[in-house]
Amino acid sequence: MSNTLKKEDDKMYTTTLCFLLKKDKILLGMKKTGFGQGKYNGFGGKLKDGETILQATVRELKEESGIQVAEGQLAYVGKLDFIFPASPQLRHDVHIFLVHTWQGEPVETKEMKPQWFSQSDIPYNEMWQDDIYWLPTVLAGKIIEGTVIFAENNEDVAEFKFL
Ligand SMILES: Nc1nc2c([nH]c(=O)n2[C@H]2C[C@H](O)[C@@H](COP(=O)(O)OP(=O)(O)OP(=O)(O)O)O2)c(=O)[nH]1
Repeated sequence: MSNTLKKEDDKMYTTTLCFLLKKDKILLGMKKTGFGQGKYNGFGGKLKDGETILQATVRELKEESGIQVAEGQLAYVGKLDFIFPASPQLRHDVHIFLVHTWQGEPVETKEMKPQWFSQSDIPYNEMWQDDIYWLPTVLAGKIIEGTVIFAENNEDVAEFKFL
């Protein structure tokens, strides 16, 4: 029995997330479908079988915003582990990137509606609740690694730790 549970716990999946920056602005998208629907976020999603993290980051950005980047235009800024004690199967990690140069203009897609925000006016109250703990640090130029433990409702942050 405990072996079965262990196997389930091991099924953590991997996702990507990237933020475009232009002068003092940050591009966020209002997520229209799927996990995080109704929240502003950067662009990203799950790795497909056989994909590297960089390949998935490039593909998800293109699918969700129409923006094309080369892997060399992705600046790695950190990794977070999301733990949902009430729903262990939701556990996943996210690899985060900043993008300063790219090809094309953001367009609305079936998944995301893109919008530029001033970095001093990021709508944290319409984002994942953990973002305010780490996004300012990322935007200040630091590389982060951390763990987010969500509360029973899978929404509120019970604990945030930088490793
Ligand atoms: N800023 C932020 N992003 C998060 C949090 N949790 C979380 O999964 N994300 C990101 C990682 C991914 O970019 C995205 C979820 O990806 P997903 O693959 O589950 O989304 P999806 O339902 O659209 O599925 P798909 O596009 O891969 O098919 O949300 C969070 O707490 N804060």
